[in-house]
Amino acid sequence: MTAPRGQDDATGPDRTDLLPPGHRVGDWVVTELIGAGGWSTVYAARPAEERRDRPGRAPDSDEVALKVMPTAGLAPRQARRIVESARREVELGRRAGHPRLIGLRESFVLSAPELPAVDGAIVLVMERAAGSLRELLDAGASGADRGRLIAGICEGLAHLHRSGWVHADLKPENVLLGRDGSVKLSDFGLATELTGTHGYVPPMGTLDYLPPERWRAPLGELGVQVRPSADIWALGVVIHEVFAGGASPFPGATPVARGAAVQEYGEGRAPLRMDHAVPPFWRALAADCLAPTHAARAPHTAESLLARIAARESAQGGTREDTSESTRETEPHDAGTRGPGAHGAGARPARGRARAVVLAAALCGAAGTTLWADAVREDPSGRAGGRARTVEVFNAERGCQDRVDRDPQCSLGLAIDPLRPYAAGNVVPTRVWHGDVLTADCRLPDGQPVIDEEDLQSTLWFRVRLPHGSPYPAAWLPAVRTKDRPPLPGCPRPPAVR
Ligand SMILES: Nc1ncnc2c1ncn2[C@@H]1O[C@H](COP(=O)(O)OP(=O)(O)OP(=O)(O)O)[C@@H](O)[C@H]1O
Repeated sequence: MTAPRGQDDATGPDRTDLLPPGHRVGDWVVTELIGAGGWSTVYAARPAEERRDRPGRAPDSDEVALKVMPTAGLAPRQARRIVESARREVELGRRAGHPRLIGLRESFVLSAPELPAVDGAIVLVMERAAGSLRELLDAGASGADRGRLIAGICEGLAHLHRSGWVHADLKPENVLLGRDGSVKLSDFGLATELTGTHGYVPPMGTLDYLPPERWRAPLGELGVQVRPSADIWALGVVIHEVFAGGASPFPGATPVARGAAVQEYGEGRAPLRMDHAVPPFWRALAADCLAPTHAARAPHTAESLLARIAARESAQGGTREDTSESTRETEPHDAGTRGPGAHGAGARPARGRARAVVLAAALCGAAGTTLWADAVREDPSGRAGGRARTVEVFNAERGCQDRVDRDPQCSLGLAIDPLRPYAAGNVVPTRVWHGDVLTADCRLPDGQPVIDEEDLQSTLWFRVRLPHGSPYPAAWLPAVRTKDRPPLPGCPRPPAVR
């Protein structure tokens, strides 16, 4: 959750020493402080011994992030705001889990009478990320596969929008990065479910990422109206920042000054100026995201942007991002751009540098586990013609559709051989869950018939890529396990496996 509208980004009171390492919080033990936002402090934690040993539990020896949102000592209105923010996070985590969204494991109210400052705080237990896009940008992000990062953000937004939600606070701080470099959108404290074409959010948001219409939006009883196009605007700012050393496309020394520049542009009194460092393809994409009105932005959905990125990757035959193009071309909408690499008034000071350098290194060689780009680049057969697509896993068991905890009971298997019965001896060790997005590179129409729990039968299979390090480079998803039917080339018939 972020600063009240009309103020600079809030940093909040210093709460960094609230929970020392070793402190027990529910079933978790704090290991270190990760960072603090306006209303919350985030700690790394590991499961307490007895949680690890609990019979029948999924193994969760891995670290989690605890987002602690204290309510003690706040005015009733502020406390209500925290509770509302936590409610939005939990609701979204419960209903719209996805590999491109940070996973929420549980939430509880902390009872800590010995620590009055956090007694009664709301705690969200989340999947722990390795760092954030903000840290990566602060470290320079050179060498990171920036196109893949942006595709990951688009995937997360496309899923949110498809599910009827608006994030409403997209910014590099809220784009987290897994250890494998995968993108995970986070911080759903302002996320809102659409009712019709709009959702409603409290009059808050991070000034640098608010579209022109938000500066004039009336505050109604339910809050301020937002639409998915607000996330697309924020995405445009983020794309610019990713390629322009963290600089905003809007000039100004403070968020308020940059907000004034956004309004000038929105009213047609100033052109859009982009840094020369932004390569032409990404410049065009960012310009569409930054169309000045909702109406002009609306055609540029996250889905359509993702398709443009995929088409470009295909056309390039899966070559790595060519950052050298960044200084070559000038586009009509960038007359008056800043010089190459100039960070301009919109640049931010570097912070969190050491952690970010590690992250950048991880990203350079990283293999995101489910991004489409990997398959385009790595199709071993070369037969996909670079036309990899994603398929979202569908589990017909309703009890599994709302779960985000990756319970083994709700996992689904991928076949080794689509021509053999889909049974225990014919599945790879990698499991998948409802909502996972897999990269598919071809389809086999006449494999082994599979019938799902709702008696749907199909002989169609998709060949999907598996993460690096998996014993099998690819496996097979039966079509009854996805609702997607991407236009893919036919697979060569796999050789019989004995
Ligand atoms: N699940 C997570 N794993 C690792 N780091 C996280 C996680 N969630 C948040 N963080 C980091 O913790 C810090 C604080 O996050 P928090 O969401 O409280 O505030 P913020 O997003 O920085 O600010 P705001 O108050 O504007 O939302 C940030 O640096 C963020 O990148």
